[in-house]
Amino acid sequence: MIEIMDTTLRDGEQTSGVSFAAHEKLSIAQVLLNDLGVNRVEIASARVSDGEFEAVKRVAAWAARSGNLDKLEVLGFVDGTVSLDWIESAGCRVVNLLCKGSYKHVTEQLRKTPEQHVDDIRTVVLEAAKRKIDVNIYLEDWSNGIKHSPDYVFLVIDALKGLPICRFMLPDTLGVLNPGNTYEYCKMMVDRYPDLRFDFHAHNDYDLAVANVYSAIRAGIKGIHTTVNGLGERAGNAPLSSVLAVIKDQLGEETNLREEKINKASRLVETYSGVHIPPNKPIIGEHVFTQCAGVHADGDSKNNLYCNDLLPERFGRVREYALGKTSGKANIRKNLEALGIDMDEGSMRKVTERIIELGDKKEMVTPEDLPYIISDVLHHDNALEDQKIRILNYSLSLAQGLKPVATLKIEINGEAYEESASGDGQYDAFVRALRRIYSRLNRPFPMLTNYSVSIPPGGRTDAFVQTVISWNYAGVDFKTRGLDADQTEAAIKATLKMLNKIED
Ligand SMILES: CC(=O)SCCNC(=O)CCNC(=O)[C@H](O)C(C)(C)COP(=O)(O)OP(=O)(O)OC[C@H]1O[C@@H](n2cnc3c(N)ncnc32)[C@H](O)[C@@H]1OP(=O)(O)O
Ligand SMILES: CC(C)C(=O)C(=O)O
Repeated sequence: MIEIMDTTLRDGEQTSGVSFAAHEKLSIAQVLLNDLGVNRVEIASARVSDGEFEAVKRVAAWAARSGNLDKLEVLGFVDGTVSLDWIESAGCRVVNLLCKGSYKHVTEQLRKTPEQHVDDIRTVVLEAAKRKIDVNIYLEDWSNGIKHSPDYVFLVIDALKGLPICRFMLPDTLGVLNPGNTYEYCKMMVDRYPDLRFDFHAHNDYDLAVANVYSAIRAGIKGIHTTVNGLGERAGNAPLSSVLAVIKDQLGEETNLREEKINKASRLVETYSGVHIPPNKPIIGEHVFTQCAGVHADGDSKNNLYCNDLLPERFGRVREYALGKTSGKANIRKNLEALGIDMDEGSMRKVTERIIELGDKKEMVTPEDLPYIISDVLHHDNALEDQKIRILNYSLSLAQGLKPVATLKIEINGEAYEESASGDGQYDAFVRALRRIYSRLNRPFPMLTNYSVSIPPGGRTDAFVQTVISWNYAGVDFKTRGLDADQTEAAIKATLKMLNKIED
């Protein structure tokens, strides 16, 4: 069994520009421990700030109520009782003590001898024991230490191993290791100290964090540090999503993790951190379960020839089939199946040709566009006639120094409704007016989760603007797209598609 310690709330917060509010720390800790089944979480560094102290207190109060207190860890410094006081008064019971794992760091940063440093650590460990605070030891810069000053690393561990210490944690602080020497150095530690528990803490400077985790486990390490979405100092830490898949699929080892919950956790951290997940990030990226090539989509219908073990359902995701230049009939068929539309071969060919044409013009086509493309290509407008929601009229005002106002008249199942609202922008005013109509009718309205605008390069102000809006409705995520020379009108077109989609 491999134990996972997630440090999104400590090392993850050392990502440039990231700072979690107290309620955000609390809900991330809850998702990690309750939903995902992470074994332990590191929630802060001691001494950071008053705000951090309040956040740790809040998380600790929840953990005490829910029986999770032993799973909360706080990084502390070798500073006598200062960090211990901070951690204890915040209500926590585990310190991850930041000790120096290389001769260079102890002599140049702390300006101490190894013996002085060991004495200082011993004082903190014994004091923690008196206060019933559990201690894990971080050997900061261990990867350089074991390479350039192994005698120092062994001196520290030999001096400390008899003390009440739960784990020794081996950080590749500067992300300098590769899978070959990670294996070598981790094996050296495990062979020399078979009775000690070691964690490995990777950094991703060479994009090798996950590969190094793989090697560390092969060398016999039983505890791994991760962060959600790979947040962390500089290039980040090993992403929890990839680590969980590699441990299970590539190493055949067990963890306590519930992989179907990873997507929810990743989205939550994406929102709170403001750091977008790259669309091609394994497991959690937006596009990693989308087949683009026609040949791949075709192979999926023939005994899943283009699927590997990373099936989207495992991670709370679904397989999608992109519509664009590289699509074939199979992509269209898969999307039509999902929409419940039946179509003969000839029509299918025409629709495929149109989608390829749009792809050539760099236009993105979403599944929600399909009914519109079909009606356009096949010269009938059933899709438009079938619309249950229509926008009859709208006006948008924009005046310097005044809030934009929208007045809107829409038809829902043949009945007309009108509302006005002001907002922070024209589209905001439009959506507010729309929401008023929906709340008057007690109709639920989706949550807008993302909004992106793109224009073709070339600097023309009359170019078509493509607005893609992401929505969440009844737990389901989907996107709609609008194209217009006017940005607000493009967004309104995308919104109308959403209104009709949720009627289906
Ligand atoms: C690899 C990592 O990710 S380590 C991450 C550790 N976490 C953090 O640094 C974030 C939280 N840190 C902080 O809020 C601040 O740095 C504080 C409160 C700890 C200290 O702040 P300041 O007093 O302003 O000191 P500053 O940050 O400039 O320098 C750090 C001091 O800590 C000392 N220090 C470094 N490592 C340790 C350690 N493990 N234990 C004790 N002291 C240490 C340094 O030698 C330096 O002391 P000096 O000023 O006498 O030379
Ligand atoms: C806290 C420390 C040990 C750390 O994050 C690192 O070294 O990478």
